[in-house]
Amino acid sequence: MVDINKYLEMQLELAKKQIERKNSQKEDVSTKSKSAADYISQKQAKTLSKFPHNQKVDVKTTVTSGTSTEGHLDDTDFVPSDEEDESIHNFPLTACSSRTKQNINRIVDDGDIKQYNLRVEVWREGLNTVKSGTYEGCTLTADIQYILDGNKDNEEMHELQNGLLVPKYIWKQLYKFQRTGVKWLWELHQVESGGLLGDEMGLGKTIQVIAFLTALSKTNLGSWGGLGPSIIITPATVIYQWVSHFHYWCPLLRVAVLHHTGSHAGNHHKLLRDIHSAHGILLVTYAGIVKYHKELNAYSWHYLILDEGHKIRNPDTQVSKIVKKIQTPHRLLITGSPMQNSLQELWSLFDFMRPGLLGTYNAFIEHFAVPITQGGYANATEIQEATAMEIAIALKNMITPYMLRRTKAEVQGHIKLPEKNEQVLFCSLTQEQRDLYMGYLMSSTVRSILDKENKFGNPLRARLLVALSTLRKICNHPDIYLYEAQEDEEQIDEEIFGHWKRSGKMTVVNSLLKIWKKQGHRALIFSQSRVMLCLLEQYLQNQGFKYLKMDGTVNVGQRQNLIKTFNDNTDYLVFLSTTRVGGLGVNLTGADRVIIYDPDWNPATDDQAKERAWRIGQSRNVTVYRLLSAGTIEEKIYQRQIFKHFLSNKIFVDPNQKNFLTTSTLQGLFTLEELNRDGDTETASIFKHTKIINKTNKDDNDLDISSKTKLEAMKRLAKEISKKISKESMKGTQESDPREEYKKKREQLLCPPKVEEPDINLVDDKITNVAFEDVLSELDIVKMHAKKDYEEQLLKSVLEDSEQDIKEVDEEKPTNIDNSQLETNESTVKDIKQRHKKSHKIKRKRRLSSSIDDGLKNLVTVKKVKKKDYSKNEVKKQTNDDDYVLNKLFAKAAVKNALQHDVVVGLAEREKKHRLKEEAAKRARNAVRAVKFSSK
Ligand SMILES: Nc1ncnc2c1ncn2[C@@H]1O[C@H](COP(=O)(O)OP(=O)(O)OP(=O)(O)O)[C@@H](O)[C@H]1O
Repeated sequence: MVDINKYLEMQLELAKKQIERKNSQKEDVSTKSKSAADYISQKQAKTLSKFPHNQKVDVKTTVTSGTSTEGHLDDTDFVPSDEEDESIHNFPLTACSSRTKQNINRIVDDGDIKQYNLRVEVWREGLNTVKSGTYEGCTLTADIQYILDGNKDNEEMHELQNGLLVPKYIWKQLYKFQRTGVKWLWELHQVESGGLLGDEMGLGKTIQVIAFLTALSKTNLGSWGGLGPSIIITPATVIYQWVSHFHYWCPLLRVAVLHHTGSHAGNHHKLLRDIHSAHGILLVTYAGIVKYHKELNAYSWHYLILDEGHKIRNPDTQVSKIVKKIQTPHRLLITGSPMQNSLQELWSLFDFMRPGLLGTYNAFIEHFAVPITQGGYANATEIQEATAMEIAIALKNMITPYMLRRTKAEVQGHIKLPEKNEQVLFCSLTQEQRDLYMGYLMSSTVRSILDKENKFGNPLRARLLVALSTLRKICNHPDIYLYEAQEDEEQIDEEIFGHWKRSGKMTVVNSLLKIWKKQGHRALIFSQSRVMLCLLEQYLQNQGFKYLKMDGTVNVGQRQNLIKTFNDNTDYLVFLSTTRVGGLGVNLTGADRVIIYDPDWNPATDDQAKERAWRIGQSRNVTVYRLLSAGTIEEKIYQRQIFKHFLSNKIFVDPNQKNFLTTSTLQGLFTLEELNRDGDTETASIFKHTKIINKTNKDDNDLDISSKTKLEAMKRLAKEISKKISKESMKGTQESDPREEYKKKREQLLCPPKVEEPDINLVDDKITNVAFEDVLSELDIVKMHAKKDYEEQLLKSVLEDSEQDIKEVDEEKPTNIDNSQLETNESTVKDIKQRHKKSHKIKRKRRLSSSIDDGLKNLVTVKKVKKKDYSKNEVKKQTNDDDYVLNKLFAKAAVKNALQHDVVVGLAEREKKHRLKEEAAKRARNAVRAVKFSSK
């Protein structure tokens, strides 16, 4: 018989101790945090106030040094890179100044005619020797490989309907779906229509386009007699990747790079003339097209192709306007992420390749974007939902003829990619990070944003973006933030500066890399920020891990070599890169593990990055970890990513798709709430219905159903008990209810004492390199475009919402204990006691959980973590690598929750359907065959 009274006493003691410990930790924020927040806020206010009304500001110089420059391009072009959000000038780490140097031959383009002639000569010689059977090693091209594979004639052609001749040495190499892609491009060509090749990342869009252009160059028809001079605009990082692909698949074609790293020796006028008359291909970066558009417009071009064409998703940017003016009858857009943030982007892409198809911008926003987005929220009315679905279907039908998109799941039968496992890890902040985060939430910058009387105008945008960017710095590492608060003459302790133990996410990275090294995996680590990359680099150096690093400071001509070195040389454990430089278009299949260190507002940026490893050419299973600091702005960013995913799936995949997120508010961005009362992070609790891989659930799977039910009942009971205990123990201790505390802080944020406002009159949504629109919810975005006074209304509703929130918190009352439940669960109480005993040691090592409820919850779950005692040899037998990693992370309490990303964004279900469909189709074919055979 279990002695309930004794048990309660024991719990009461435990809870009291916990409360005492919590109280000793909870003195609001530390003086260090307060003064850092004050100093940084003052600095930010000063910097913001320097800029006159309507001036565009470059983030690199604005946020850190305060000097103004002209607005910048969203491109990865010249050195230093202009795509990242911080300057690393003077950052006190040797790693920041080091560059990864490689002594590998650079890829040379055909800008210099002598180079071109030489290359062609070498190729011809190679081809002749291979044909004569005396091959002794030469530069391999696709046609030479074809002969080496036992074929006789590299001039053989495969003819498509209406006469397009595709060299057989290419045609045979293409997967079936890629052949369909070439045929589709040919159809568009014949009707002189533009199109969007939108296959998922890594499915060989480059090869399909090259195959088609090669075929045109071999087919003597049309006004250009085959392929005329053409322009391909690409991100800087992949420009030489295009060169090497062209040289491999179509050696005779002249392909030149219009960039200062190109071989044309500086005279771009001559280069344009030469390439135009040679009917060659001109590769230009997005920055280059802005720079040279006048010269380029002096000629007419056969094809204009935008690689990673989503770069023109904002119709108002200079680059979008410029590319739409270039004279050409054929426009192609290549991108694996056709829609990233909102529906207006789709309009901009179609405005380039099929002008007029989606009407005027305003009509599109009003009649398509608003209703589809509005009907997508979980709290939409039935009629809004139904309207959204019908309009989404109509839109899908309108764009389908001009857009070809295949997913990996759809073509898996052809390409046989290995498995991919993608998880979102919610990492704990360190105590120092939590303190700084809270301190900055109380700062004058944040208070001025949330101040009710503030006008929701453009100056607020700037402050908002700066504040969000500051919070993200704290999430990455405290020193990125604290360094800004440092006086110039202050000494920096290099021993502890940037130390991995001071950042929750770096602690997770440390665990991951150590395990992966033992397991023989190699990793890509992407971060938005160059400063963060420096800290990671310093960490890798200290640990003696071999790595390569690619950010915007690496010369464009060197990037391809760096990538090749990593892919070829397994000594390198890590490839470090900024998400925007290394995350787009490149092939990094040498790695089979990916860490996305910090989330981007734009989900496509992270998706692009992770696809560098999981693509054609990958032979090992790939695991991707997206790291998020639990309860912080990073979780909110992830939630917005999910909504954006949902929106694009609704158009491209399934108009019926349902969303789980409701409209969100600005207010919600400025909170810190690591675990809710169920011990879940906010996102984990929203997606509870999906598979959450946390310690509780994982181990639940091992239990039979009846013990699961008991466990659930037990948890409920434990919670009730803990509430009672906490109520009792709080008698006499003031100020210890965490919810009260939170409410107070929130009120303080909402109704702050009046602060002296600096005279800010800045209009800038580029101040942190984040478009203001990315920060708002999607409904906000479309409405903002539709309504003039929308921003002001938004602020109003935000403030009303938050007042409502406070009321709701007030109304929640703890429920009473049900005595009958206590009795029926006596046996499980015994269970808990035992678990508690065993878990005692481990619990001490863990961080204190944030509430008494959580503390009790741990009693239920800790033992189960211990149950999995991994000895080195058992690991391989018992669990696969990923399970092992995850259990380690949970055991160290570095990770609070983990979600399966594919399940959250609804992709897993889609994949399952495809697999089922494929299997069903196979069975049907077999059935037909069997019936036919039987009649014979
Ligand atoms: N038919 C093929 N035969 C051999 N290799 C292929 C084939 N198709 C694609 N690949 C390889 O697959 C990889 C991915 O191709 P590619 O870079 O063209 O993909 P993508 O769709 O353009 O990707 P992203 O959207 O990321 O730029 C490349 O290494 C490419 O060489």
